[in-house]
Amino acid sequence: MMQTVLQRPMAPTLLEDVPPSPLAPAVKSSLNNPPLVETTAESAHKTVVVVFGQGQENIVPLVAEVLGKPWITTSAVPPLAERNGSISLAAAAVVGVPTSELPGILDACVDRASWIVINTHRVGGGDAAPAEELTDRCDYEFLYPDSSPFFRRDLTRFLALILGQTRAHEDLKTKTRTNFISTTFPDVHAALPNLDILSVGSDAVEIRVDLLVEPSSAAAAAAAAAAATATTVPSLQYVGQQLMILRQHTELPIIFTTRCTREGGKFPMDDPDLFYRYLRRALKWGVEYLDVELWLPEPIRQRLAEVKGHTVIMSAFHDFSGHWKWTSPEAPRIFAESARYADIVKMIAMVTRMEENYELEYFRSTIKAQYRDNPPLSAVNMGQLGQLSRALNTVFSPITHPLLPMIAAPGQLTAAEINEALHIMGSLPKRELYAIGTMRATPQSMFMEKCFNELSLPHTFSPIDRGPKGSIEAVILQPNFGGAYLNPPLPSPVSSTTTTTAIPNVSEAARAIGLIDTIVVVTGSGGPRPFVGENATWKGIRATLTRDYVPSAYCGRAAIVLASTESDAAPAVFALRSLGIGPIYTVGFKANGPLSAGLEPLTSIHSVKLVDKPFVMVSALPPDKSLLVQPLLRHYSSSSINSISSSNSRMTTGRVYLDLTSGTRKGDPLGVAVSAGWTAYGIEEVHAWTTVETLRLLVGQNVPFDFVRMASGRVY
Ligand SMILES: O=C1C[C@@](O)(C(=O)O)C[C@@H](O)[C@@H]1O
Repeated sequence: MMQTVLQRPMAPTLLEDVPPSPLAPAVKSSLNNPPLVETTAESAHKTVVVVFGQGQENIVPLVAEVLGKPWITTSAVPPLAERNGSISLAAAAVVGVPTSELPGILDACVDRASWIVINTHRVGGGDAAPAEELTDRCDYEFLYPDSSPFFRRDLTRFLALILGQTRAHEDLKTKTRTNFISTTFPDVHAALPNLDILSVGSDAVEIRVDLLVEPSSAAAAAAAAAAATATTVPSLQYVGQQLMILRQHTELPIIFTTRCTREGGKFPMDDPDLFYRYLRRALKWGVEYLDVELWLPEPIRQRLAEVKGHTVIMSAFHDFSGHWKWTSPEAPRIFAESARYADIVKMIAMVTRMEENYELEYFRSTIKAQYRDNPPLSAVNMGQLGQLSRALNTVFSPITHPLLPMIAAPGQLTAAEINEALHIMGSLPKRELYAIGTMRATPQSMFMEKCFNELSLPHTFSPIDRGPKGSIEAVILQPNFGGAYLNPPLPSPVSSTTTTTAIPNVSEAARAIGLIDTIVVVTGSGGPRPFVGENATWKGIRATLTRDYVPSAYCGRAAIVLASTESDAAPAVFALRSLGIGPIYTVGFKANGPLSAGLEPLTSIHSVKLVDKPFVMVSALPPDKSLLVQPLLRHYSSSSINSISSSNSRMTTGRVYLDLTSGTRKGDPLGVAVSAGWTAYGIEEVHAWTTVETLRLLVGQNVPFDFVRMASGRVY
């Protein structure tokens, strides 16, 4: 049967968009309500309803492809049926609905919680702005340009976020320090040429919506500024487009901020509903972080918390008066009130005395003791005398950069200045880091040094050859040893009870993969050898695989991995398993390590023929054998795959090829893959993502992928 009613009780994270009532009752403190984290499996079962405008139906198969799901449009095959008076959708997981049909479908829908309705809209090329009433009835809005090479990745990131499949904040929570760059551009286009360098050392990018100036209203804004009277607010349409452009040019999570006039921004305060409109829309745009000011009426803050989906809410309190005190009874009250609807509490005060930094530190310690970082406090002082607190704060410290048109608040520091201050205070001691191995170590160490310079880190980085047995021990036992990456990697101990003498602790991933490619020195852990053996490569592989497909697209689908040895294949196998891949077929090696269970060797042409439509193929073959993957890539070319299922829904044909071969290859597997319709990635992409992860592990700093690609020049 073609139609099925999808009825599943879902977590009520997505609610009808009704304006908040001033009489809405207060919810229990968020301290008692742990945030709902949807599992990949749960979100994978939702029906994604893609609403499209006239002539824009091509977005439907693209969404389906990114999700790895079958699709259908209501105009192509009517998938709607009356069943006991209710609407049901086709079994396809992605259903395209023209804008004109949406109101009727929503009115008759009985199981709204099992749908995610996205109003998609192409921007530019003369298309009109999306109708606001329509977006109000949808859970999300996705804006995309009529042509851009970055659009697919933005769509993937958007879908992964709204389905709860990206864990940017979960990762950031584990970092010892996090920074975000407060951009102050009137138009984000001006930021694009320098965005890579601007965001070195940042874990997130803040878009100050109140500082955006819409070109059409630039003259009005200038007049208003000159008259120092009214302020102009950029239209939702302009803000949406600015966000779209920014998101397409950075992989970093976005913080969406509408700062009010009293707290150092430009959003007028006479109408709190204006804030609600912009903040609510930002949730629909799938921003990772939303800045919600504490002065906003409680029903607004409460409502935003109720409908936040997978966005993290950062409350904001600023006092510019210079009279507010961290020692006042009001300070803990403000924290408690903020914590009710926020995942991170931000408190910021203008100060004029150095002592106020010590008072803030005392306040921070009392809050930490009482709330145990749930929610965490991000607190700094403004003004020159508050700069010490900007170095001492560890949770989402706002930073600036010399390439920005202005600072976002008085006393802001750059990431480099914060690191210098920490070094002088003794909190960031100099470390001697190494690249140990036989790789082209010199350009790699030049790149690392470039990063250290950019961030004013006091560390040194030296390449050394791996000599005779035991030489690694000799290096890592030096008193100033501060960490290393290893290429080729070191075999890791096979069970949790066995250890190497020099590296007593090994991460679960490194143990399962059987390879240590990074040695991390755990600061503050005490003890004689605070080293942990890590594996960064599998993370680089996973990051590459999830650029154009959401994690759940891999769930349960078949993969083929080719390699000459088990250890060449292991990081890819581990990464694929982390994505819930289905059967993994192997070619060219026999597995007997910790990852071998469930791997199925393909030993003959006949057995290859039995494998049904692999979604992903990985070749980790050595260069002289790289050619061997080509027949398989051709055999499973797009055209060989049937795209119409029995229920009339269509399955997309996209599949992923990852080439992990380093060095001069035989043949052109990547070229063959591309011409056979595979989405193909080479080792360079994996290397760049692995470097991002290595820098995080070794020095705790985030250096964005695009900077690594750009600054590492000929390394990759
Ligand atoms: O909340 C903050 C902190 C800030 O005000 C600062 O003091 O650096 C800068 C703002 O852009 C940001 O939203």
